[in-house]
Amino acid sequence: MTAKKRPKLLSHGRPPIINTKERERMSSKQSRNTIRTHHTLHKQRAAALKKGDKTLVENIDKAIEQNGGLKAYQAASKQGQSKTRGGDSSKVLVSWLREAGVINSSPSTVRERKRNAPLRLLEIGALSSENEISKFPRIIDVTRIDLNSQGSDIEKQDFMERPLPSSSNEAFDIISLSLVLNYVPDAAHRGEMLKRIARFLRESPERFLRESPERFLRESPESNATILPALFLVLPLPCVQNSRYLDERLLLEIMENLGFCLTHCRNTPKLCHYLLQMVGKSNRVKTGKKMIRDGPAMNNFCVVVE
Ligand SMILES: C[S@@+](CC[C@H](N)C(=O)[O-])C[C@H]1O[C@@H](n2cnc3c(N)ncnc32)[C@H](O)[C@@H]1O
Repeated sequence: MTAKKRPKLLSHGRPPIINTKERERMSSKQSRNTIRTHHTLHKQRAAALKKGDKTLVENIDKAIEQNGGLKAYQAASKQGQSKTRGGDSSKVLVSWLREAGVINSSPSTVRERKRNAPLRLLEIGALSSENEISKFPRIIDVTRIDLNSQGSDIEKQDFMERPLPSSSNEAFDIISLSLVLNYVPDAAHRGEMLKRIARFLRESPERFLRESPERFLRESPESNATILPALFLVLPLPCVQNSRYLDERLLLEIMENLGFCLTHCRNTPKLCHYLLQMVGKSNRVKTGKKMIRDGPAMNNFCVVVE
């Protein structure tokens, strides 16, 4: 008799383990459990909140704390970024920016002070300021935010409460949303997050070519920058490959409705990465929750745009 294939879980959105030492395997199992429990409790909390069940919300809050809270979740997520576990997802973004000629220099080995870089990137859900995308301070000025800051260069902020840019100087050329959308427990809130992203992106960086061509060309001489402004979106693979309510076609349709067009995509065994250029405005088409396929081991990940 053949063993039943285990279902893919959303919390499996992590690069594969390279180091096979028993100790590493144990800690990876623990971190997966912490991530999975945190996600499950947050989904239950969102449902209880919707029902207005205050007592249940309080009990779930206690359970979240007992699981170590956001701090333990971030520590577990950070393990997934370590070199022994496959590295950080921003490496994929850097490789695409290289391909497009936006980045053309080697990564900085020393930590440089913030420079007057031509491009601005907002990293939502930042766990570290030492990931790959942070190594090009002459070209990309990275602003990092997270619900719980783990360093002085990461601002503690909920993206959904970040004030809208008041000028294009405050807007961004790239927004990184890596393993954050799946953190949001409510499908309609995920849609709101994607809608809000567009309001933080500034028009084409060609503006820089007009305003300061020498500097832009000096820092990035080959650049055509035609893939910007863009959203770098990373999700656990099961969100699009194993959900009853979402597949890649629907995700890209939602993004198109919001004014984005896919320029790059790459799947690794556990993650899917997308680079989506903002090419226009939202057409205001709504997307509800609709079952598109079914199976016993499928998850219910969904994005609703209202
Ligand atoms: C799984 S971690 C992902 C970290 C990292 N980006 C990566 O790719 O490994 C998700 C992070 O997103 C943060 N986060 C979730 N919703 C957020 C929001 N609305 N605003 C800012 N940060 C958020 C959480 O606090 C958490 O640290």
